[in-house]
Amino acid sequence: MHFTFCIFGEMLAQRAFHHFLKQSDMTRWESYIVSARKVLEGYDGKLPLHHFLKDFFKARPQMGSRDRRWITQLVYHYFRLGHWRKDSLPVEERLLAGTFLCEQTPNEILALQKPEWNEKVTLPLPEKMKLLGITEAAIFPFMGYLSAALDGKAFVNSFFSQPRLFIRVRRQQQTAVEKRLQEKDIDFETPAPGCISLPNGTKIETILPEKSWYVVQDASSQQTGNLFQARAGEAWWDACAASGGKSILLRDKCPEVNLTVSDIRKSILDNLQHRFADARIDGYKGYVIDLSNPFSSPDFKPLMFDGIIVDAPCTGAGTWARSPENLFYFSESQLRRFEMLQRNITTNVVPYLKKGGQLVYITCSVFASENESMVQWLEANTSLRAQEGGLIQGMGQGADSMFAVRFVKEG
Ligand SMILES: C[S@@+](CC[C@H](N)C(=O)[O-])C[C@H]1O[C@@H](n2cnc3c(N)ncnc32)[C@H](O)[C@@H]1O
Repeated sequence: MHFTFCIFGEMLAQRAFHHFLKQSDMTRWESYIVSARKVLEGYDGKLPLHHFLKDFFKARPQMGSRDRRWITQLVYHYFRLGHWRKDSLPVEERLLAGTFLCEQTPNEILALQKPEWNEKVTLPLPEKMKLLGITEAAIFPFMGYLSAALDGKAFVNSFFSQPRLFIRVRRQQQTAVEKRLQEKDIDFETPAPGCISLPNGTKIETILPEKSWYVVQDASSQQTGNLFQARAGEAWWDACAASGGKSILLRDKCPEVNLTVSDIRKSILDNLQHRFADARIDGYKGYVIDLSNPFSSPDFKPLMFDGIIVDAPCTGAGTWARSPENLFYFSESQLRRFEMLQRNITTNVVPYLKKGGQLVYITCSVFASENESMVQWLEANTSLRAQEGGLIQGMGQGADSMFAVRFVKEG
């Protein structure tokens, strides 16, 4: 009798415990969805999403790292669906559809909210899209604007996973860097000499404390450096330098190049100065210049350059797998705006290029108007003649896609 009571009591206790567990799980997952919704209600696409999320979590210190991770994932999943039923699908439904497409392993959130999807979460992406009735064209209704060489389907499919982290190893430290990565059991690949591909989210700054050994730079961005044909003693100008990624690459390829950098705001050049200090790059000149209009300044020297890099402001479409919020907020009107800016910036630097000098035009876009059509326009309207280069498709190796062409100024 006593035995039966014990068993029965234990069964009741167990049932109560499981009920409690289920309740608390429900609450936790539901609260993640509520928090993701709160992020989406406050976000308007103006700030990079990762900055907005940083501030959101800063204001909510009670959230642990697991909470932050899941809420972040959910919000990113939401944006990865791009323009598919953008204005008609309830937020919760979109969060779950995004989770189904982006996750590859069964997870608690789908188990609780959409168990029938959770069972199929391991299916390949095209099958999952078919199941939900989603097409590539619905996610990205701008296929007609893409560079002809781009594999549009692969491009859209790439939105559903976060690209990898790439570093470029500097100062002959390849062996030392690889040794550190092995010691920390990091699963890395070396797709090209000096280029290391790491799982996204790798805290590389804690693994490699010596900052001058490497720069974080996407594999496709590293590849643009193949077009910098600089020789010792030449004067080169990185006209849209930002934090100096291309300038560091140029100096690493040709340390004796005489370097000038410019960008539109002083704060950007301040940032570049810090990055150059970390990379031990010195002996350069920096100017704040708005290149959207013709400019002249008595201080700007040297007046003529052997090489100019125009890493132009652009839609950034080749990087949208990293920042899918930009895919979500993209509209065709941006194309015309960037096209005009790119034309103006490039034509305004050409007078500073020596005859026979080279100009490397770069974008991280995959739209023809910013890329191939821009090359045609520049050839028709300036003395620049395209020599080599084109689209760099990074999707196959979990990298960004870019476009880079080397021109020579006709003599
Ligand atoms: C694609 S980013 C350059 C990235 C950089 N070269 C690198 O490798 O890290 C484009 C840069 O162009 C600058 N820019 C935008 N409008 C400009 C203008 N009117 N004149 C000069 N620079 C401009 C932006 O501030 C931005 O830093």
